[in-house]
Amino acid sequence: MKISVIGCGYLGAVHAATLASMGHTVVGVDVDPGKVQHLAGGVAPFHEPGLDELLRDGRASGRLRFSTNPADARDAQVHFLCVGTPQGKTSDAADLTYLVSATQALLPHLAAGAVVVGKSTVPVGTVEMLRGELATRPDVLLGWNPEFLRQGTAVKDSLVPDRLVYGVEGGRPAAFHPATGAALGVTAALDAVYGPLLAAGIPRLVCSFATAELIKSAANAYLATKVSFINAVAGLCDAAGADVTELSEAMGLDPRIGSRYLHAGLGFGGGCLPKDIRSFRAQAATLGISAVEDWMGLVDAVNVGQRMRTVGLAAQLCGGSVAGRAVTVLGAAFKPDTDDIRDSPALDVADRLAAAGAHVTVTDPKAVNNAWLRHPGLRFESSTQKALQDAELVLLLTEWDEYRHLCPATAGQLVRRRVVLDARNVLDAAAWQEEGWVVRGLGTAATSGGLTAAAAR
Ligand SMILES: NC(=O)C1=CN([C@@H]2O[C@H](COP(=O)(O)OP(=O)(O)OC[C@H]3O[C@@H](n4cnc5c(N)ncnc54)[C@H](O)[C@@H]3O)[C@@H](O)[C@H]2O)C=CC1
Ligand SMILES: O=C(O)[C@H]1O[C@H](OP(=O)(O)OP(=O)(O)OC[C@H]2O[C@@H](n3ccc(=O)[nH]c3=O)[C@H](O)[C@@H]2O)[C@H](O)[C@@H](O)[C@@H]1O
Repeated sequence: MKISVIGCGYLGAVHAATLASMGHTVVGVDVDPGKVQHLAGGVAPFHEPGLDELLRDGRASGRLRFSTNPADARDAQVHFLCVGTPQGKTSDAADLTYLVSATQALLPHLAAGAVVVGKSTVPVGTVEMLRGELATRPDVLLGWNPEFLRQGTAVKDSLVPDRLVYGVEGGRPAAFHPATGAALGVTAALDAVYGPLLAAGIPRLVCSFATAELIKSAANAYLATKVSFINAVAGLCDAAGADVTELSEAMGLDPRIGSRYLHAGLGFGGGCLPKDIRSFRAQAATLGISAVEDWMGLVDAVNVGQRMRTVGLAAQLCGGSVAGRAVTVLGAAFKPDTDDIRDSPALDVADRLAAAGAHVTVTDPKAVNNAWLRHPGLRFESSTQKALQDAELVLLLTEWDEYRHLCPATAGQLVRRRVVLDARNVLDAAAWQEEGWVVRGLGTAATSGGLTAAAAR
């Protein structure tokens, strides 16, 4: 099939490349000429494992190209809208202006009977609003196909998703022929797009626009809830002298609970969960559902609280204040295996420590270039060894494998004080303590110890 992907960021670039790998002919359109140049050259403009290979394959096969001109999408039968829906500047609600302008730019180039399908994460009611934008083209079909991929595993998540969700006009009853059961309209078009995935047994759920919009928001809200729940319990563990890592392991072995998104620490960040729970909160407020509104407010507050708590613990480990202290931060990306620094908890903490007078050095395997542009008050170092040199306090804030497997003896030779705040609870505390380190986690008070001694140094 001929397909266009409008918006080629973390979501759209991966979507375009994986569709081409399934045999479709794909054009990716983006307003950012630099991004398009990279992608057209077969190089991902951001770090995403496996994407470069797919881009190169797509280029070599001639099935994948990129452009800044929406007119280049005119031959496509299906258009996927993948532009950003960031948090608005003055409220919690999502900013839909990119979606509206992308739709308007595409409108004059739509072929007769084309299918326009949104993948961006949007508040409930957005598809109805976009239908108004397409009012002059009753022949054009509209659908919503929310995306659930995670950065860092985006290629695999796209090729082997847990499920496909199609939001269609009239919902499930309108999606299939009443007599034959054959898929109709948008459902048939998306079945053709995702043929190889459906043949591999990936479940496909067809529902109304409103349900599709809410499925995506609710899924992210639930993941965020799980993380904030365990982080709230981590606070309880600290107060009670219990260990949240052991608690979480035991809870997670119950299949009704499951261990994923139950890892306590610095909390969630990134371009999605934080803005999506705020958008969900704003939607609930508009619809007058105070339970969801209050719930999301609490999930957000617990999450932001973990950052404050980390800053407070850093001060405690420095005897009450970080002012004048050399602090090394391991990690700048919002999570490992990405160079994305959008709402990065690590950089938020680093900024706060710098504002409190610490001399902060930040290192990261992939995100240093992105980070130094936006955080001029911090010092960046790409070598872990150089970053650790003469540190008085080390903070592990993004759990890259490289940091999980740091040798405590080697690191100990580099620093001035052997004190580490493991805000992702991933280090083998006993191994580090054996090398003379004071180790502090979040919610792991029972295994830390040595705090008073650390503060005194
Ligand atoms: N990043 C992720 O892992 C996932 C993101 N999503 C959702 O997908 C959407 C996009 O997210 P990201 O890819 O992370 O954002 P992004 O900011 O990386 O990419 C958005 C792209 O859209 C482009 N753009 C803006 N206006 C345009 C226009 N009029 N025409 C063409 N291109 C235009 C921008 O230049 C940018 O490259 C958001 O709604 C997000 O919530 C959903 C699932 C996963
Ligand atoms: O809508 C989106 O954009 C995407 O948002 C998340 O994906 P992503 O933001 O890439 O990252 P996750 O792996 O979900 O991690 C999010 C944050 O939660 C944190 N986290 C995750 C799990 C955990 O146990 N504890 C924890 O603190 C991570 O460090 C990270 O900062 C969802 O997992 C995807 O399904 C969704 O498609």
